[in-house]
Amino acid sequence: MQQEQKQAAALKAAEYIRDNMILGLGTGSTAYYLIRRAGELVKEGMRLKAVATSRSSEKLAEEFGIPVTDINEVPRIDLTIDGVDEIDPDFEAVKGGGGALTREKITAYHSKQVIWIMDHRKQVLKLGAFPLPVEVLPFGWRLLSEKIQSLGYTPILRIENGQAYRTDNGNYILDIHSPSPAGYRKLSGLLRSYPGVVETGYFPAVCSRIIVADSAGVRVLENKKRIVSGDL
Ligand SMILES: O=C(CO)[C@H](O)[C@H](O)COP(=O)(O)O
Repeated sequence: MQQEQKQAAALKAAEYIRDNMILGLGTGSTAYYLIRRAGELVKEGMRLKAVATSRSSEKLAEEFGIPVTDINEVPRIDLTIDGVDEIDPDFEAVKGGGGALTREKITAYHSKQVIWIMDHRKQVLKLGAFPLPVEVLPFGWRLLSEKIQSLGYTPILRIENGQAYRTDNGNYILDIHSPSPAGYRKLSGLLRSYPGVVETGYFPAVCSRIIVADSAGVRVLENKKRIVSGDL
């Protein structure tokens, strides 16, 4: 059911893809369906170029026949479609469950339009249940973690296959439990001021719209403040 909803949201988002677009490809299980659909569009004759937010999405895109370009080689990104881990009614989100938060944030920042796709379980009234992922340099990560702990949070080094998880940038992830009473926006700002913090998974409302699927179907919610009219 959850997978069907993820797929439904992704297929709806694919309707916003146009010929000649430079597409930002998100990361994760919901983005998977989008990448697969974009591959079908290429096979049907649509001319697309993609930049990927992770090596895994790049590999998928290549498998599905989408031409992938280095982000430093593109003049612009027209539309990025990506998943989220949690999103509140103001379109503020937590991302990075898949570890791609820094590339996802850079790609979203430079995109003319951003669509976030999800099943309805990702919608929350207040961010905080999903731990905040923070990408940190391996150098000095332990002292940094202790510093964060001294503020009353519980940073956990992400482990994969018994070893510290490495992002595509070669860094570690600290997943920060115990949400800030002041909220993730403030916590993220503080963390980003610490040496060694590369980026946090708190995303301000950079999306143009979100597409949410539940058992009743698919809803498109527009973020009026972000939308640039006439772009799509
Ligand atoms: O931020 C992400 C990866 O870094 C993903 O977009 C997020 O984790 C959602 O993943 P999924 O679609 O598998 O639930």
